[in-house]
Amino acid sequence: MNISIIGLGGVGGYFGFKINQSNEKSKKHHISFVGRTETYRNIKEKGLQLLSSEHENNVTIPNAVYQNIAEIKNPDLVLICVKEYDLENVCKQLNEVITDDCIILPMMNGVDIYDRIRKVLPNNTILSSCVYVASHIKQKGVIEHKGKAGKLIYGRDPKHFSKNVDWIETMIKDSGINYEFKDDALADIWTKFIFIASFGLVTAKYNSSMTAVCTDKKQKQEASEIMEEIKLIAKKKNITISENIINATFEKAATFPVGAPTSLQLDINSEKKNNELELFAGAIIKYGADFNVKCPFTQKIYTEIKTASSHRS
Ligand SMILES: NC(=O)C1=CN([C@@H]2O[C@H](COP(=O)(O)OP(=O)(O)OC[C@H]3O[C@@H](n4cnc5c(N)ncnc54)[C@H](OP(=O)(O)O)[C@@H]3O)[C@@H](O)[C@H]2O)C=CC1
Ligand SMILES: CC(C)(CO)C(=O)C(=O)O
Repeated sequence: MNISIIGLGGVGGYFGFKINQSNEKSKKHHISFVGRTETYRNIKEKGLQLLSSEHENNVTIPNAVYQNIAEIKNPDLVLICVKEYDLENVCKQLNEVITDDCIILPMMNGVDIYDRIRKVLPNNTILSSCVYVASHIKQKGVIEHKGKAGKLIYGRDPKHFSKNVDWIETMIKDSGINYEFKDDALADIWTKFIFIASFGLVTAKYNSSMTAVCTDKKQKQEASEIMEEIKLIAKKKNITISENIINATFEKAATFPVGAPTSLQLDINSEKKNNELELFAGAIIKYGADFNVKCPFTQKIYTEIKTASSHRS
């Protein structure tokens, strides 16, 4: 099969590394990486590097490295591993090179990813997912992973429920990725959203860490208030979320390495041009308005982060 991985950052670099390194041995598939500018140049020259205690050999070389999505040929599967602000651009470019048979597996945070891809790619099978992994770009083409093994939870597309995706599960399993495949992954995606939206926003506001949100009384309170608001929205959308979700989320966060950051915090506090504030706070506020759920705590932190960012720039 032809598999393309678009975006070799924290997530694409971690999961893409595993898929490609196992395929280097089995040679079952043709795998291409699509990276921009410096990422493209570095991977083309030296391969993709993953600094992780999980791999002794920390370099992997794909069958092809492309600089542009337009260069991908007849893909059977595309992994989209970009930040949300690049999603529509990627999908529009993909629309030019894929057929309706191509399967899309987005590996991103957020609860509106399926709908956003669906708008641009009306006929493709989209396997919604969520991922847990502490991995970030150290240098372009070099990814650093810390803590426990990353995890992927993905599910069938309700619009193409019977599509044969067995070969994708075999590929993921063969890669040694910790994964779960479900008929419906929606509740898992919302569970992850409750975690990352609350922890992302609070760590971004205080430039703190997941550990600080678990231990500092004020930060813990703010994260809990955001989680309560998302819980109410999930209920209105008939998503089955565990009643114990807030405690369970703090327990999950405590399993990350001491001092671990969130991707939103890193992006906001390094003053990157773009960040995923809209994916988290923007989406909660929008769903709140749509479903008549008041979200004053999310609104407050959204304004605080925006104001602080505008003062910095
Ligand atoms: N990192 C983490 O620990 C986790 C992140 N997530 C989520 O996963 C998603 C991906 O995050 P993450 O991997 O951290 O993001 P990164 O910013 O680390 O990586 C995204 C990569 O995509 C590249 N990219 C964007 N557009 C294109 C394009 N058109 N062609 C080729 N490459 C492109 C970017 O290139 P360039 O470098 O040139 O900008 C960048 O290297 C996000 O939604 C995030 O919230 C989920 C769990 C954990
Ligand atoms: C908190 C974490 C690392 C969990 O996977 C994450 O999703 C992010 O930083 O975006």
